Amino acid sequence: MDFTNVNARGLVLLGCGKMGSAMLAGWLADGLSPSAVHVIDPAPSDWLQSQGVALNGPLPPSPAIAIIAVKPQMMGQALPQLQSLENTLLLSIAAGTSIAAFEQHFPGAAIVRAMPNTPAAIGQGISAMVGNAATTADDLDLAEGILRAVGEVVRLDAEDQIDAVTGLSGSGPAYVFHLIEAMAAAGVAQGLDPELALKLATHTVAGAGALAIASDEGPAQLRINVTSPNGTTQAGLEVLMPELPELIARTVAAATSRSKELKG
Ligand SMILES: NC(=O)C1=CN([C@@H]2O[C@H](COP(=O)(O)OP(=O)(O)OC[C@H]3O[C@@H](n4cnc5c(N)ncnc54)[C@H](O)[C@@H]3O)[C@@H](O)[C@H]2O)C=CC1
Ligand SMILES: O=C(O)[C@@H]1CCC=N1
Repeated sequence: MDFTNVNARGLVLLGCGKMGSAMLAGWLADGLSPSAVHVIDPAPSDWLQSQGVALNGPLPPSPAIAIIAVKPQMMGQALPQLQSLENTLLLSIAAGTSIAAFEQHFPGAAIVRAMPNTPAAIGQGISAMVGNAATTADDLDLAEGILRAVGEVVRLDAEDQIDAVTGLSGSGPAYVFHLIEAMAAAGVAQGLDPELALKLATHTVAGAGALAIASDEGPAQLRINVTSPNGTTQAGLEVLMPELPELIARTVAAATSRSKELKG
């Protein structure tokens, strides 16, 4: 991302917890100048305090972009702190809070709603984004550039898709971490030492994910490629495949409906 304009005008980050700091780390590594960053957070972490960014100070009048990364439940308290901004693109990564809710607080403002995920901390996130009617092509490009600095970006046609995105890829890293935990425990149950089992499980998930991205073949074919007729994988999949799709469908559905409930 070319941060020249953002470095000149400034970037505001409202809320710098797990997700805000994951993204800030990515932007700083990608060329965002610490002196351009203004963070508002009542409980700044030690990491944040060591980054050389402005903390809880006065905001510039017209920063290029303000990223909203507080919990949806804190929104009512947090948003008034951005009221002085003019001509600033607002980019929210909060689950639940709708574009209409932001428009009530900031009438006429250009607003982009996005849903990233925590692998953004190592530049391997994926974010989905959608803008309101006031966003220009330049605004959308700026939001996409900011999100692309921490991973892949997809643009959505409509805001109502974001609940399903939240249930799939926003929350999804937690499902995969739990899969790693479960695979490691299963390896231990089969006699492996815990440290070795965790290493095997983690690298298997990471390697399979990387292969799925790099390969021209889809996941079904990649699965078939592992499965020798009447071999070990077939024996394992005969247990897994009747159960997993339904379980994952219920998991994503529960997270999607929670995202809808958080709407405000
Ligand atoms: N953690 C995740 O995997 C993802 C989180 N999100 C969204 O990102 C947002 C933040 O989530 P996390 O970083 O996980 O939460 P978090 O609790 O780690 O961070 C929230 C931060 O907001 C700060 N804060 C609280 N009140 C504030 C106020 N009045 N003004 C400014 N800052 C305030 C807190 O001190 C904290 O540092 C949420 O809306 C969540 O839906 C989106 C995608 C993934
Ligand atoms: O659990 C949550 O509500 C947030 C949104 C997506 C990931 N974490």
